[in-house]
Amino acid sequence: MDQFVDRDAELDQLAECYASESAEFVVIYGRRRLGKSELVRQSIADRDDAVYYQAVESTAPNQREQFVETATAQFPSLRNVRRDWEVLLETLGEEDAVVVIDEFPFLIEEDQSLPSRIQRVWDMKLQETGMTLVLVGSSISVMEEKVLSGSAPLYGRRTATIDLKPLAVADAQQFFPEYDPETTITAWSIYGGTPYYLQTIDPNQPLGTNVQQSILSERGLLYSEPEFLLRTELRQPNTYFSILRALAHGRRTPNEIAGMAGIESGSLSTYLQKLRRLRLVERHIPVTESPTTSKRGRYRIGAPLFRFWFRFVYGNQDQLRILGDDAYEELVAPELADYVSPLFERLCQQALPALIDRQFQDVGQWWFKEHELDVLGLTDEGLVAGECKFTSKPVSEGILANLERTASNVRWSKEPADGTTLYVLFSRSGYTEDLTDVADGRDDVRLVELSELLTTDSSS
Ligand SMILES: Nc1ncnc2c1ncn2[C@@H]1O[C@H](COP(=O)(O)OP(=O)(O)OP(=O)(O)O)[C@@H](O)[C@H]1O
Repeated sequence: MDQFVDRDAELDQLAECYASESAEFVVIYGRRRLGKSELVRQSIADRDDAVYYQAVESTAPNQREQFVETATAQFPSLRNVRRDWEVLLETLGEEDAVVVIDEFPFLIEEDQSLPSRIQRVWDMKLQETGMTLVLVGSSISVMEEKVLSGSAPLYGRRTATIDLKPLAVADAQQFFPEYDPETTITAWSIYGGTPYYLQTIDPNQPLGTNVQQSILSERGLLYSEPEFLLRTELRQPNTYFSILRALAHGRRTPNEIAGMAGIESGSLSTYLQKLRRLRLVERHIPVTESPTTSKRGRYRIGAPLFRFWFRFVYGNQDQLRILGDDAYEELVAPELADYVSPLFERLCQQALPALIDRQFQDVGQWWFKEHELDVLGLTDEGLVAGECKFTSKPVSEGILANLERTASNVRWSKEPADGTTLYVLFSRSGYTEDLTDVADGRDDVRLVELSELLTTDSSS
């Protein structure tokens, strides 16, 4: 790997666990391809008291044998002990070792009793040692059911959890440092913050060439990626495919999604719940409402590459084959601005607290009847209303006037009595001179440049 990007907070957290004198039990999980393995490998790179074992799909005896093989290099004492997880871990506990078991779900698949056996040896022996046990897993469903949930044997033993998230756009851009801000935002809207996807980008090639080669071409590394990942997590993925396709084509409410996916609205929520647990779909509500009581939820695909794939690849494979090397230009380029817009809005929402000097309580979208705000920040000093335009024309005064009108419809129960509303505009293609003049004369209007979105510490 050329360069390990970011993850400073997680590396610090792990270093602290390794240094601690008491026993530490760390669970690392998160969607596939986010860099869990790379993170733990980096975290132990300079240590001589650490074992890193990546489980494979094999029989339980083979898995144990491979573990011993890996670990004896550092800890020869393991060679002569019984091939039994309790005994192996107990021996490593006596050495105060750092033990990382990656792809832990593969071990559970072969031996369902493993979590409760680890729990026993942890309670009886390991918790009194200085060891760190790190369990890493990609299958969110298995990690949640077998390791994290209240009914799992290992529940309550954890001393730290790392729920690894995608890289923020400001970090993701290190994979293509030469791209201008507009291309960077477009690239992030397609690949998201997943290192495995980002590293397919050749920074010396135009974005279109990269997308053509890695996603749209039959031989591309990411051509079948979303389908492959869904098939590994879901037994009957077809209905999920239809739902994701509907979401990728802009359906947001349960009725719209069920309508396009051709399924009954009654059964939709079970599917959506599963997709949310897999971190592929997000539910959001008007930011002024309470997440527990609001009934006005809308859904969207959270992982950009999945959104792109379900919009341009899924069901289009024949057309992509016919278009060949022209697929990006013919199929994607004409729709690109429309595709990027909602993700641009999300970047603007995430960047807002760093751009505006106010105490934020929440930021999101807002809608009521026909009124809609791309960005609404709730702050101790009042509302911050924003409009995002990822269009080829500069934003003009009319857009500001619309924004002011729409914002006047917002009702927020906790709005401070002496609060004032700020208006923020985000534009791909700059601002007209008239608008710039107006903004210069008003301290409640802020025009944001694209590059400002890439330097803030927003998280994806
Ligand atoms: N922070 C990072 N900076 C740069 N490259 C990274 C980073 N994290 C991971 N990578 C690269 O991305 C790829 C995927 O990472 P890794 O295999 O660690 O992911 P994972 O979450 O363990 O994936 P899976 O669950 O699918 O096995 C690897 O090639 C790795 O080198």
